[in-house]
Amino acid sequence: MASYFPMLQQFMTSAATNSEAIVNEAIPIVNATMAATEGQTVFPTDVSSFITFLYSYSALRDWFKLIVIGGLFESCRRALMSLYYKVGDSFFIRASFDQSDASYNWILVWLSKQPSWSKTRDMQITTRAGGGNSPAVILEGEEESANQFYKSSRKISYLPSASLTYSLWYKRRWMTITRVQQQTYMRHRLFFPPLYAPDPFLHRGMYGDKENTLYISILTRDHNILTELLQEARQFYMAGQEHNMCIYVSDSTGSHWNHVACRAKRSMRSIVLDPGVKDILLEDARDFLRSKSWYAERGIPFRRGYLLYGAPGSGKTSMIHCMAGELGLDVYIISLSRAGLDDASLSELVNALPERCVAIMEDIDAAFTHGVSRENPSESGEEDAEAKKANPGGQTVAAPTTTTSKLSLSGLLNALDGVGAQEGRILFATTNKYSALDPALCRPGRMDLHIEFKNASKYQARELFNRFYLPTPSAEGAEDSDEKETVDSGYDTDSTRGSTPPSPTSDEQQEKTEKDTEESDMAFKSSNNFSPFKGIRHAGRAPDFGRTRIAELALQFSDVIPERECSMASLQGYLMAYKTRPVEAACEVGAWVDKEHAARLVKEQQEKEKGAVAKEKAKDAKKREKDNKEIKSAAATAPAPALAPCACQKVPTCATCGGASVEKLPPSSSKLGSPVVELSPQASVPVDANIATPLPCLSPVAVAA
Ligand SMILES: Nc1ncnc2c1ncn2[C@@H]1O[C@H](COP(=O)(O)OP(=O)(O)OP(=O)(O)O)[C@@H](O)[C@H]1O
Repeated sequence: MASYFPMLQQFMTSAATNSEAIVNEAIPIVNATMAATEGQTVFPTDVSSFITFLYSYSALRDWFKLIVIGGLFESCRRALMSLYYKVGDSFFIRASFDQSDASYNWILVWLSKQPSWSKTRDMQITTRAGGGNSPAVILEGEEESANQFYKSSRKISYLPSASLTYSLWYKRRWMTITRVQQQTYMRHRLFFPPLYAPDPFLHRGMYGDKENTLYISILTRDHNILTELLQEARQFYMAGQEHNMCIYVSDSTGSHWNHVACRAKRSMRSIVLDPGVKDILLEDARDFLRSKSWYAERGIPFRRGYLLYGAPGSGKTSMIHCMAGELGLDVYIISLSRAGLDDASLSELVNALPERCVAIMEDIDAAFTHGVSRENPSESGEEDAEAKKANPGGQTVAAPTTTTSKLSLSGLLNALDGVGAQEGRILFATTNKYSALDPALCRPGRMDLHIEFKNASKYQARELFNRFYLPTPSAEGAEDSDEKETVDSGYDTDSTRGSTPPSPTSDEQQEKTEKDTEESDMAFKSSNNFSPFKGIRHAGRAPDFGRTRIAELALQFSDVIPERECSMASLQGYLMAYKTRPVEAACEVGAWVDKEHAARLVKEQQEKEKGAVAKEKAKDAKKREKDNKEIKSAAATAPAPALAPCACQKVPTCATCGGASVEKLPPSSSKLGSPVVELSPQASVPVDANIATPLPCLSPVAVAA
């Protein structure tokens, strides 16, 4: 403040010289309050004189009045507005719904059911419903039309326009809905670690995402109205989701869950396991969900973990999805191999799980072989070779190789059962390498139930066939008489859709199928972008067999399948190649099994050879390492190298270095305890003239004299 005074003083001085009137007016006042020197305007030194000095300017006086009066008016306006809002607010109930919360979707679905919504004239159209970050109100009939036609799989849906306020009536109360879209500002985890940034919106990614929030205001003072609205919205939503389950994955920052899709629930019947396995899993999970108070009474954390391990393609993932559907829970997929996932973000992810859900960690062993270790991630790479542990079954743990993940095993264990771990969650972990898992991860409390999934048994093969070629009721009665086949493939083509198909005999049907296949092959090849491909085309039609016929074929099929040799996925793949030809599927499976067997033998042989080569290499490396170690330790403990004496005890000039001396060493200086001679090339020894040819240097070995 003090620094402004000289400037003001200067300004005043110049003002005084420029305007005599002002000076004349000012001087008496200034004279009255301060000491003035002649010919020089003196600036007021105290506040009251300064104000008086300013007030002496008429323009300043007017400005001052304006400021005071304007300020007074603005303050009154603000006070009145705030009073108005306060009074208005007291008649309203307001609620907000963040997009990241499930209730946001409830309100959107509820909104779609309101008659007034269908009359709205300002809306945003989106085709991202059910996926991405933008759930929207799917139009009536869109669901069905998207299922019926192949051409467009994107459903059109409406969203309330951003920043527009919609008004409608709910239970004779006037209410408004506004959707506000905001750009979340970048706050990087590096600068604002979660500890210091409790607000979930603070670390959403480098550049920030668009966040939607719905604001609802209801003209009522009755809170029950809002509760009723929420319950109704949830009911609408649940009713729509009865046959679906939602899938969530972590977002790019790895600390929040994003809704990615809603999938139709898969029927438990479609999974074929050995008798009893499905029941064990399902009953256990149901029992767990019913036992919250039981856990609370005993102080046991209300969590359950299942470890599904075994052969690839044996149905582990499918089983988890079926169970989630059966239990009516949403699925949260935790990808441990996702780049950048570290202990802190995994912990945040697990803490952000809802109370009842199914969390999946697929291929949990992959996380280990890619570097999850108990050690600090930065150090573990160096200790890979030594990092071998034994599991309860006595098997050796695969040592972590490289450290690409920032996740440590202790971080994973803490996330699973740390203080913040969500209550009521069911965790499923899958692995193909059970023995590679750390015992700490598999212990009860983390993985309570371990279930092995094996390759297909004959029973599974038969059941798979039965489920693959579903019998048609119309053929049930007819099959006993003449086994007529009607058309039903489940994959009907465009040309036949909507028309009632004829019922040709088996031969006719076969011919037709082949013809169809040929025609579609030709059409496909004649198209410009034809390229040879591997795979199974969806075309053709299946004969309509009754239950008995299918069962016969299934038996024939399963008889040929060797016990526990083929995976269920490979059997399903085989049947897909014969999806419209069950008879051929049953007849030709023998050839397929032989082929698979031969391929497996070749693969095993190759793997064996690869393994043998790797083993040989490892053995060589080990031997080399051992030799090096021995040489090093011998060099460390051995005395100075001794040389074998020359037979004549006269060492001539070396042929290579040109000079040498022979010293008799005392016996104690020899490692072998024997007298040795040592060559010291630096010392010069007179050359014996009698020796005509110089000898080469002696080799540095200690020898017995
Ligand atoms: N027991 C089974 N019953 C019915 N279908 C099965 C079964 N096992 C596998 N399949 C089919 O095989 C395919 C692959 O199955 P899935 O992904 O569940 O196997 P997985 O054990 O999880 O394999 P991976 O270990 O390689 O992840 C799915 O399409 C599924 O329908």
